[in-house]
Amino acid sequence: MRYISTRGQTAPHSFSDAVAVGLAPDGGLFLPEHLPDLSGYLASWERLDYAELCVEFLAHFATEIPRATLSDIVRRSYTRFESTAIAPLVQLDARTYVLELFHGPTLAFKDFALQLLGNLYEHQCRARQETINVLGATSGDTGAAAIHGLLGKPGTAIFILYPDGRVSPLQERQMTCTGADNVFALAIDGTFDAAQTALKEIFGDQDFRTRHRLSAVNSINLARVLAQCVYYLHAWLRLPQEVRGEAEFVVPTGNFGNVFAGWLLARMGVPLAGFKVATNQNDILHRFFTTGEYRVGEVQPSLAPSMDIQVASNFERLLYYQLGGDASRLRSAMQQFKATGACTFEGFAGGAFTSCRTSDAEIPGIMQRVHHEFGYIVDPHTACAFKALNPSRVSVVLATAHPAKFPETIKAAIGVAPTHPSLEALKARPIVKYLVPADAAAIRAFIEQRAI
Ligand SMILES: Cc1ncc(COP(=O)(O)O)c(C=O)c1O
Ligand SMILES: N[C@@H](CCOP(=O)(O)O)C(=O)O
Repeated sequence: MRYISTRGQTAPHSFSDAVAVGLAPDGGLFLPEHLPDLSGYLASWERLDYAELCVEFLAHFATEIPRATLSDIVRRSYTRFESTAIAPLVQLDARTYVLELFHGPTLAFKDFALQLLGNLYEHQCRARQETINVLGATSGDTGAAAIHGLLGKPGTAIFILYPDGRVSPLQERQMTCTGADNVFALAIDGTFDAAQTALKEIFGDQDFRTRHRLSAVNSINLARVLAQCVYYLHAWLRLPQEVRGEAEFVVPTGNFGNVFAGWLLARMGVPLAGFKVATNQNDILHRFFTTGEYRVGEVQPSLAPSMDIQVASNFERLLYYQLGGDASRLRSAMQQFKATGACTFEGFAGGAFTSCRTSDAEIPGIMQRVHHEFGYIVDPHTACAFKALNPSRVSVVLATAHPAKFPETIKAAIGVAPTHPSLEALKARPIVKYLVPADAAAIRAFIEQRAI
């Protein structure tokens, strides 16, 4: 399998090369040259455990990695999850399921892909006898998960940009209290969008990225999206047969990587019936799915800070498919968006997607309702997905973070502050962070000095 860029100006890459660079050299995002049809495999995958299923799925994409090696990489990636089910599907009532994606080492859904990506990087460093410098931007969870995916891996250094003061205190501690000397948490004076823009500018400097063997760890890296497809597949296979055809996956959304993974899987012949894009008050995607206009606004800090995002990276991948794979139309649309901050796509909205928006004023009430109705505690991001479940169909709500990551918000809503031992342990450790302006040149200079 080869990988092409959404912008059409990069030669096709192998899986390993696409993973190694992350962002395509032409500024686009990698996608498989063609999507496999998985419909014929589903019956034989019914009884596989999570890691087995992941190997079967990824074998369609990581075609140049020997099967035994892939299997070893995948198995090791899911050994640090607290639940033996890895991604338990919890039934709350006849029409409501929760797919719990927060049992990994950093208690957020990002662990599913970033434990795997850490092991893929390690495999590549060893196979190519090279070091790698990993760069990512985070609104809280990706950074922690990426750092913990790479912790202790020789030949790697990791640089994570995060908006200072706009992630939860415990998320910050997960990134800054590791004590590892190959981890650099850069607190920037700006929003997540500013960090992501600076990151893309740095990746646009071909000389710099090649010289430092820089790899992108955000969901702009296709390996992230492919690894996230697996939990949709796993959940769909665990739903009762009679509801599989109607279940809507309800997904708290920011950078559009999570819900895009589900949608991509559906294009591979897995009959997922629909997706609800659940935003917080930073609602560019909700506005798009209801009006067809994709227009950037001011980021408003919210109670669900990891979704405080306006420009959603993976929207470009969706657009590529919606434009029939026409890279030149995609380039024009992206140029227009960059120049004007808006683009309209008549007739695109809808399809498999519905959407909802949840304001900060609504989040505590939703947490109270879910706690009262089901005795279930949700974090503020997952709360956005519980806003208005469709009563006429089965919903599978993706729970993207452990409630213990946001104890203050939850305590204020339901009077209980959830805890987790791994987070409690962090409170005694010193914070090591570097204050850097939200400026590509300053970040580049920082990396220049510390890259391995
Ligand atoms: C807890 C949590 N929920 C939801 C999201 C949104 O996921 P995505 O960016 O893949 O849309 C994020 C981060 O983006 C997150 O950290
Ligand atoms: N919410 C994310 C933002 C980055 O998203 P990614 O999936 O593209 O890495 C975070 O927690 O950092």
